[in-house]
Parts: sequence; structure tokens; C-alpha cells
Amino acid sequence: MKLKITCLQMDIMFGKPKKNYEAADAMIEKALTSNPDVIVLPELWTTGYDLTRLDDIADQGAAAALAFLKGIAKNNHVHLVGGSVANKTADGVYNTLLVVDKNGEPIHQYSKLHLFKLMNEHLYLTGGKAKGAFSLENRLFAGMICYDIRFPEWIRAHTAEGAEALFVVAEWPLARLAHWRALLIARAIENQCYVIACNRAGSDPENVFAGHSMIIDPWGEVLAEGSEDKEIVEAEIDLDKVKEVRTMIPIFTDRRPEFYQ
Ligand SMILES: NC(=O)CCC(=O)C(=O)O
Repeated sequence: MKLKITCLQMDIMFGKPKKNYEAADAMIEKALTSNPDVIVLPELWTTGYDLTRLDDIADQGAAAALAFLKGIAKNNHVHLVGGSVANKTADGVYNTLLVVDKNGEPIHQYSKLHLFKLMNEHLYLTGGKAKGAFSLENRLFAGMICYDIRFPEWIRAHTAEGAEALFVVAEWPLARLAHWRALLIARAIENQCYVIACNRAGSDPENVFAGHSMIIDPWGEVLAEGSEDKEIVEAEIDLDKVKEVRTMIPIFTDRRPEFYQ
């Protein structure tokens, strides 16, 4: 089964949701001209890392982001891995990834499990408590958020249950670009899955971000990679290749988890 994937490597205006909705809308309009099956947005794309102002700018129950994504998905018949947003709830603000299918139905939410202390997430955000697997077109995927890719056991918990592609939404700084590339390629090779990673471009008061959104196949080949600038990164993936690679080198049957604890 083939899917055309488009990553929106947006620049994100610090703490300016209205401007970011306008920017996303314009970029989606452009991306739709190549008829993608799935459009992916980056991490915290409505607010950026303006964490000290979350009381004012976080999205109550992710309602505004969901309304926006639902409209785009339904009007254009396109699936959206709608990045993540600062999601204000009764028990705290979560960094929540949103998935809306091409009928405009919100089918999945995943809140970032591992909070990144170097960017003060632990001071302002609440860590998620549930897994990131979801089903689309009858195939199993997993959604992950940025720092999560440093936890191979967390990714494996999803691929061992059958996830064939990993969507990673991110605000990954340029200072650690080498880690970003190596970790994503390693996660693809060791899990024999597609990795579709959408990072932001641009900068905020603390960081310059890396861009370099990547689409990697289950053999570890990079199918598409962005530059450091704002751009659209696209590739076609063929999910049948996952089975091919998993049959050639059968790590999921050869692994011996009973010895791993
Ligand atoms: N937004 C993030 O989670 C950044 C993670 C990161 O930069 C890292 O090095 O890990």
C-alpha cells in the first residue's frame, strides 16, 4: 500500500497562534497541489516554546487546533498528523499530537511521554500516560514527539505490536542536528519501519531549529530530507516494503525479550 506523505517544515512564530494558523493554512494550500495522502505538521506549531505564557495561549482541550485540522481534512480529503499543540486540560497542559482522518474525524491523540528538561518542559507541561499507536487505512502507525526518539524501548513497544511507520513531530535544535539524523535512521533500521519526521525551521529566543525533516524507509534509506529552511518535504512510502525487510532479516521473531530486563 502506497501513501504520498508531505511534511510541513514550518517556521513558527513564538507565542503567536493566530499568525501560526495563517502560516499553516498557506503552507497546506501549497502542499495540496501535489495531492498528498497524509500531511504532517511539527511539534507545538501553534505556540512554539513560549511556555511561560501557556496560561494565555494554550488551546483548551485542543479544540481550536482540532476544528482547524478537521476542516482541512474533510474539505480536501487528506489525512493529517496534525503536529502537536499545547493542550490545556483540568490536570495540566499536555504536549499533544493530533491525528484527523480524511473524513475529518479526530481518530487519535498522543501526549508526549518524555518531557525535555533542557527546554524546561518539565516546569510547564504534564507528561502523557498512554501509548502512541493508531490505525489509519487499516494499517498500524505510531505517533511520537521529538525527545521521544531518544528512547528506543518506547519506540520498540509500538513496533513490537505491529506499527509499520513512525510519525515524529519535532522542534529539534540545530545544535544537535547530528543526533537527530542518526537517531531517526537508527530507529528506522532497528525497527524495520518507515520514519516520517517533521521538524520546524527558524528560531525562537532560545534556539535555532534544524529543519531537516526526513522520510526514511525500513532499510534506513533516506527518501527525502529538508534543508534548514522553511519548506515542504515529500516522498511516497510503500508499506509493503516493511514486510519485505522484516522477512529478510526477521528481528521480530529472533528477539529474546525474556532476557532483556
Ligand atoms: N522538543 C524536544 O523534545 C527537543 C529534543 C531535543 O532537542 C533533544 O536533543 O533530544
